[in-house]
Amino acid sequence: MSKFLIVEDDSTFAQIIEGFLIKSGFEVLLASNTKQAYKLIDQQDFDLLLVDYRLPDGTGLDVLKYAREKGIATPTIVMTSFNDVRTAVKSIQLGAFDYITKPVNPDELLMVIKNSLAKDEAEPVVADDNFIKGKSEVAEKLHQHIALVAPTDMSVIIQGESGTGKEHIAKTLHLQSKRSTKPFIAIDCGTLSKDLAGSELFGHTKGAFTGALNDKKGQFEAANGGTLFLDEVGNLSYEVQVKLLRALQERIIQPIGSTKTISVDVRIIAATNDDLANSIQQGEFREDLYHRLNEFKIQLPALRDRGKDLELFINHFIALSNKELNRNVQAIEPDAKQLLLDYDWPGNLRELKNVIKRMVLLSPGDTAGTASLPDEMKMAVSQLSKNSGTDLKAVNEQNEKQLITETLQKVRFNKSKAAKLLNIDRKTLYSKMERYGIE
Ligand SMILES: Nc1ncnc2c1ncn2[C@@H]1O[C@H](COP(=O)(O)OP(=O)(O)OP(=O)(O)O)[C@@H](O)[C@H]1O
Repeated sequence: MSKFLIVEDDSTFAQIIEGFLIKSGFEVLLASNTKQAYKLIDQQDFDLLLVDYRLPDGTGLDVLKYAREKGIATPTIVMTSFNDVRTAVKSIQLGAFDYITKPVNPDELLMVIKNSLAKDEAEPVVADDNFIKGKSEVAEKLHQHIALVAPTDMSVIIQGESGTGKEHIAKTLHLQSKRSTKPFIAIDCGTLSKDLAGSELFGHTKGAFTGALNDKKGQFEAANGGTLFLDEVGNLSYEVQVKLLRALQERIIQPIGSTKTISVDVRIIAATNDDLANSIQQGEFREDLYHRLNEFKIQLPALRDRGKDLELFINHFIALSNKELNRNVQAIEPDAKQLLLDYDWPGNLRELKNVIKRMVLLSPGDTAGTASLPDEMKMAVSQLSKNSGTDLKAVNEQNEKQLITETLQKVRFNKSKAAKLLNIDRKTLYSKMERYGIE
C-alpha cells in the first residue's frame, strides 16, 4: 500500500483529503508544519509527499528542499493557490513532480497522484501521439534544427522556461538518433543532493563513503551507447561539474572510491531554465563545461510566444483529456476561449495541460465555459489587460516587478547580488519586493 505524507496546516482540509485518500486505498500521515514534516521524513519512507505551499513556519518548498538535500527523491506534489502559480513553477524547478491549485478537486488530485506514482516505473522511450509539433514559424524552425542535430553525436543544450517541453525535446533528439535502440536516461540534477550527485552519475564502490553498502553502477554506465539527459544542469555542484567535464572530454568515468576507470560512450543532452551565461559570470558554472555541452543550442519558445500554436495545444489537450476522463468536450464558449488566449501562461505547456484537464473535468456537457476556468486566471487576465493599456504608471510597475522577479530568480534569491545587478541598494530592493508581494 502506498504511504503518503500530507503537510497542510488547515486541519479541516487536511482531514478531508486524508479521508478521501484512505478511502482510495492509501496510507496517510499528517503534518501541520515544516518541523513535523522533517521529523516524519527522517523517520519513515514515503511514496509521495503532498505539501501545501503556505505553512505556518515556512513553505512547502522548504519541505521539498529538505527531502532533496537528504537524497530523498520521493515524488512531491505542491498544493498552491492559483495566485502562487509562479511559485509552483519554481517548485517544479526544485524537483516537485507536479502542482495542483486550490481549491483541490478530489478527482483531479487522484489523477495527479496516479501520474506521479506511475512516473516511478521506468518506461521505454517511444514516440507517442500525446505530443504535437505545432505549426507556428518558431515550431517549424525548431523541428528543422532537431532533424539536423539529432543524428549527430553533438552535445545539445536545451534552454527554455519551465514547462516548455524540454524533456520531450530531449527524448525526440534521442529517438531520431542512431542511439534510439539504446537507453535514454533522464536525471533531474535539481533533485540530486550535492553528496549523492557524484555517485548517481558515476557510481561508487562498496565502502566509498558512509552508507555505500554495495557497489553501485552510475547512470553514465547505465546509459552506455545511449543518451543521458541532464535536466536542470545548472544545479550540479562545482565538484561534479569537474568530473562531468572529464567524462565528456576523455570518455571515461571513475566510480567514487574506485581506482579503475571505465570507458563510456554517452551522448549528453542538457537542459536549463536559466541563462547559464549568467551562472558562469557568477562563478557558479564552469565555462569550459558550458562550451563542451553547448555544441548546439536549442532555444524553446515560451507558450505565450508561440502564436497560433496555443490554439492547437488547447485542442490537443482537450482531446487527450476527453479520452482520459471519459468526457466529450467539443467546443469552448467564446469568452472562455478568449481568456485562454489572453492569459500569459508562466507555467507554459505544463500549466496549459493542467488547466485544460481541469476544464474538461468540470464540463459534463459538450461545451466548456468560463465557470470551468479558475477565477484567479480571470483576475490575472484582467490585470494584464489593465496594464497593457495606456496607464504608464501601471505599465512601469508591471515591468519593474517582472524585472525584479526575473533577476531574483537568476541569482537564486540572493538579495545582495540582485540589488547589485538592478543597480539599487538592498533596502530599496526589500521595499519594492514588499510592495509587489515578491517573496
Ligand atoms: N509537444 C508537446 N505536445 C504535447 N504535450 C507536451 C509537448 N511538450 C511538452 N508537453 C507536456 O508539457 C508538460 C511539460 O513538459 P516537459 O516536462 O517536457 O517540460 P520541461 O520544459 O522539461 O519542464 P521543466 O523545466 O519544468 O522540467 C508535460 O506534461 C508534457 O507532457
